[in-house]
Amino acid sequence: MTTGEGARQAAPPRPAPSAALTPPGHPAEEGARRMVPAVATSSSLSAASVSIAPAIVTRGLTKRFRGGQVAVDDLNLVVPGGSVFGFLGPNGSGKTTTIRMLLGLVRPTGGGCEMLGRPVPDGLAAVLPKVGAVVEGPAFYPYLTGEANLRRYDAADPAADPRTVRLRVAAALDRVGLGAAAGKRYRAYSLGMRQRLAIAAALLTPRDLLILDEPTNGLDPQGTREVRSLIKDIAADGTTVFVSSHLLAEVEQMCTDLGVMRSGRLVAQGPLGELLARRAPRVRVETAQVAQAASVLHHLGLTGLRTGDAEVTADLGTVLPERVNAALVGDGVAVRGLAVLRPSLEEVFVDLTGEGFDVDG
Ligand SMILES: Nc1ncnc2c1ncn2[C@@H]1O[C@H](COP(=O)(O)OP(=O)(O)OP(=O)(O)O)[C@@H](O)[C@H]1O
Repeated sequence: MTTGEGARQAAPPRPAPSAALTPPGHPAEEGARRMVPAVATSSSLSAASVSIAPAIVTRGLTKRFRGGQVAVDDLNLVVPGGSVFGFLGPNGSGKTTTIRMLLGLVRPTGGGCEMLGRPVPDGLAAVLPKVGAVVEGPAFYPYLTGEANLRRYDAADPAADPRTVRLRVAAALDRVGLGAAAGKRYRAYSLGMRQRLAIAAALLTPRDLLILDEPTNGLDPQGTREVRSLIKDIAADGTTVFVSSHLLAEVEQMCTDLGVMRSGRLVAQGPLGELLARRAPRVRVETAQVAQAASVLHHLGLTGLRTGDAEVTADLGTVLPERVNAALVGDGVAVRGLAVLRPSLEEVFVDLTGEGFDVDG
């Protein structure tokens, strides 16, 4: 991931917390800076109010890097409050750059954005206390325990009350399911546990919005499941979660809403169900009488017919599956099986972009 210019631009638009975030002398100081710290005590917005207004809005948001590379091109994004919003796109499609602009780490070259109703970057000081973010990998001291690492993060937050640190750290660890591993050294944590600790650091104070950049990148299936289930739990508590990913199947499993990026441009956005409904389902008929079945489907007006050894598939369109079944039986076709095949997000993505998707990363 290219971050050179972002790092150079991190200081000016951000208020103090970015610099105060990383404990002095941290071995991975630069990585740690990318995690937005806990900055203030508590949120003033209730979950109910967040669920009404959009959590993020961008208007014509554009980033052209020096050298002419347009990483984000005229982006108009609306992230509904209360959603788990999947920001989906292949590597290099502009997801991280968008997130960095939202967090004030990179200055847009065009357009603008709002988080929780405040303009960014001008209103960042007011809004950052309500926003937790994990951008790029977690960076912690390997020889310290999970708990001690979180205490260090908390100590770097000038607005955090040191008298309540124990409670807040314990609550954050419990929240991510690391209560029992609080006393374990970070280096003994699995990758999934490390990522959950990073999320705990972002949740040291209550948040209305949590931004996660590729949170399951590099995790094994178990770690991926853990993080996915944690994200769902956090959303169920009323926090809007904005999560970037290049993994279609993952987004499909955990997100309520979706924005699809391709080469810096947004090619589609909306509720997941609506995006999936853009593509008509197909029907699969299992039978030994393939030619006869295909003819029946053709006469019903079904298109996109494909025949196999002992099956026929076709676009169902608006025809009801029970009508297909009745027509087949009426024509004397012995039907072994009939199934409606729902489109996958991958198929929808290919329809939208005309290109394949790097499903496995
Ligand atoms: N600081 C920079 N200077 C120049 N080009 C950059 C910079 N940062 C990102 N880019 C380019 O902008 C494009 C979008 O990158 P970005 O990191 O936002 O994509 P992404 O979707 O997050 O993918 P990845 O997960 O691989 O980072 C890429 O072509 C990348 O090379």
